[in-house]
Amino acid sequence: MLRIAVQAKGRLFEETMALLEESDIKLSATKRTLLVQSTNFPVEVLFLRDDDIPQSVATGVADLGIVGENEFVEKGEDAEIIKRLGFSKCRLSLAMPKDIEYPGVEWFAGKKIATSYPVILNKYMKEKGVSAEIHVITGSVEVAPGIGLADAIFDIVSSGSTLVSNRLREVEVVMKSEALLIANKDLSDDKKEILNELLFRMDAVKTAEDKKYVLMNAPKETLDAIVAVLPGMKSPTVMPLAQEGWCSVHTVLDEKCFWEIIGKLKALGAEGILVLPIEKMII
Ligand SMILES: Nc1ncnc2c1ncn2[C@@H]1O[C@H](COP(=O)(O)OP(=O)(O)OP(=O)(O)O)[C@@H](O)[C@H]1O
Ligand SMILES: O=P(O)(O)OC[C@H]1O[C@H](OP(=O)(O)OP(=O)(O)O)[C@H](O)[C@@H]1O
Ligand SMILES: [Mg+2]
Repeated sequence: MLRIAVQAKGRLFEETMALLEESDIKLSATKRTLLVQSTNFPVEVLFLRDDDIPQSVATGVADLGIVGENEFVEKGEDAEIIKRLGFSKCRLSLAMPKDIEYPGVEWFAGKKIATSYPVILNKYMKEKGVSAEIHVITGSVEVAPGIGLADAIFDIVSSGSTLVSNRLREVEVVMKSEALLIANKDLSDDKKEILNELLFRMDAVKTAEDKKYVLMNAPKETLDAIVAVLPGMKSPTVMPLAQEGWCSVHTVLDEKCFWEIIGKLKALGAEGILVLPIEKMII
């Protein structure tokens, strides 16, 4: 049995649960229970505050954890990063009142900076050779300058709208962050085997995420040109249609180059293009 520590509620919760569900890990209950067993896979899920996840994994209370990189780095606990999960993407930035001119990082010298990430901020300031007063608060960091609690802040930024609504301006990006899968460094062989199966499933979900299954009707005279436009596949599936001179082409397309390729396919006479999501992809 492998125990995974995940955030009980907050910014990581929904995508963490979606990843487990898409990996076909069914849970008997998820509400108001701290420890929930899977009904179809040898894992149990421990619901914690994200602050406590790095330590629970480092000490072996949990075998795995899903936590923001910012929190993992801040806590400095000894656990292994197994996989970058690509969700809850954000950055840790320094921000200051938007109406004041910003000459460079030396502006922060002697200033009071409110943050929930003192370790990361302290390290950055040392590297820059700037000495500032770090004021630790656990939430609502962005309001600190407006109420005279600090001159500036160091906090999570994603869309930037919280900064804007507090009349702040992002001036230095200190680190980028995303959700991480972390593991205890001393997993038994049995646990490693379960982890490998879990990774196999997660990879199949992740690989499928930015791919689409595309079907189209293609005129036979442009078929070679259509096949040449389709990238990265060994060969698309080509099947004859009942209508003379036409065939059906099935392939997998990367979402990134999707619109560009669809445009070329249409120009080559492809019709009836169907685009379907892919649930899992094993390559
Ligand atoms: N606006 C955002 N956009 C994207 N990711 C975010 C955003 N805010 C936070 N995150 C990421 O999600 C993690 C959890 O954020 P959340 O705000 O839920 O934490 P919290 O309030 O400390 O929760 P907890 O109650 O578990 O301690 C952060 O550490 C960060 O990695
Ligand atoms: O750049 P933005 O898109 O505005 O996101 C940044 C905000 O998101 C997070 O807070 P959250 O909304 O999770 O609330 P919290 O302070 O209660 O954690 C974070 O602490 C920032 O305040
Ligand atoms: Mg927290």
